[in-house]
Amino acid sequence: MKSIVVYPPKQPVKAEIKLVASKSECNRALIINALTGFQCELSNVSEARDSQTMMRLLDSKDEVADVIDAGTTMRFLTAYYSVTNQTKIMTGTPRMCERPIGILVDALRILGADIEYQKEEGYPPLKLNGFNYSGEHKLVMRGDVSSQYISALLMIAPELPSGLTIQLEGEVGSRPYIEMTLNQMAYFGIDYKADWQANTITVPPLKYQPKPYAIESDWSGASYWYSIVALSENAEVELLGLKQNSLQGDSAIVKIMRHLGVESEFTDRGVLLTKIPAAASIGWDFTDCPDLAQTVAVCCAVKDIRLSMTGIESLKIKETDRVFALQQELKKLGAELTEIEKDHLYEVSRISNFQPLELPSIHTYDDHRMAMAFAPAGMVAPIRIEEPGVVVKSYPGYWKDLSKVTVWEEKEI
Ligand SMILES: O=C(O)C1=C[C@@H](OP(=O)(O)O)[C@@H](O)[C@H](O)C1
Ligand SMILES: C=C(OP(=O)(O)O)C(=O)O
Repeated sequence: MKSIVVYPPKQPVKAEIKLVASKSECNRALIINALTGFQCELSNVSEARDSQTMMRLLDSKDEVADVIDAGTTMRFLTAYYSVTNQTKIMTGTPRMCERPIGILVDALRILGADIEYQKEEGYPPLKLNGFNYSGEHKLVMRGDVSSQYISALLMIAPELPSGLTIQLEGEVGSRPYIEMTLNQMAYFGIDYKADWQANTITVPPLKYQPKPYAIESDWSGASYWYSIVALSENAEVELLGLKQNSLQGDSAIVKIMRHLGVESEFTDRGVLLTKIPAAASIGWDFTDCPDLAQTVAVCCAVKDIRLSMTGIESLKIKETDRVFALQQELKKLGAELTEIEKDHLYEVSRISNFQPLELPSIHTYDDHRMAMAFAPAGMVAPIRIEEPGVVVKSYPGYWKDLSKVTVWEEKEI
């Protein structure tokens, strides 16, 4: 098995990092572009495999669309291929075929999509047999499982003859991702109405206006750099291509990391990270920013900051069961993730010092965020990351960028 061992830096951490572009913003821009008949000029297109897969599949005439492990690609394309009346088989990795899609399929069927499950009800692989508009223009659906179903439907909504109203039920998770979708739709000329008191969104039937669009750098990718700064003795890092008024909810990392010892100063090129004193404990609700949970959990575990976490239920249906994965791997750093209140409140705390006698070897569970969240612990003591290639899903240049601040070596185990 391949692995990378990360060693603590011998000198102060000082770097300028040109971050990868956001795969979330990019995948939305790619779908909207497709709906304009590919007339937009997109710049800073993401190198993330999830976005490269989206581009490949939008361009492909093959019947089988294999999304690999890209959740947004699976959900957004299922809606796009349906409304554009394409016959496709949607599939992905074994894990993708364990990630639920029933809520989206039910909604698309109500609108007129003919979709069959090829194996298990509610899960990929799917067979899409085309679209025959039912005339329905109002959907009531759960908002507490994955926001990606909602974004997928919103993006195709202007194409429907009567537009679409979506009424969301339950506590809406990952809401900033829904807002990102709506903001990008508005940029391309769609005049929507969102009432967050009533959890109702209405999109009129309209044509997307083709325009140039520049994709912002990835705030989820930025979070690992915040953790690197938080865990280094001496550090100053400038992250290029990030904006203060971002469409990405993971820009919440700015506020979270103030408690963990990192100050952010926005410059005309991005954001400059410097060190400040850290708090002894923090509580955070990750409902709006689930992809930050692993970064913050590992950083707190290593810094011995007691962390209370809520809003992490959706982590169980992502690239892996991230709650289980964190529980297993944090133990190797001498820390614990404990469930205090079932499916609601969790706590990260230390049980022994993080200066391990043996090299901890972190299993990554086919999850890019496990690799990228644990590697910053190497700023304090050497750490081994197994299957480091998983980072390609969202941040292919992660290891190359990391070599700008510290030493790591590849080792076969
Ligand atoms: O819409 C998006 O781009 C995403 C939404 C989130 O998923 P959920 O809505 O399933 O939480 C997030 O975890 C994922 O990485 C990207
Ligand atoms: C959950 C993620 O992605 P997706 O759901 O799009 O596979 C992620 O990138 O952390």
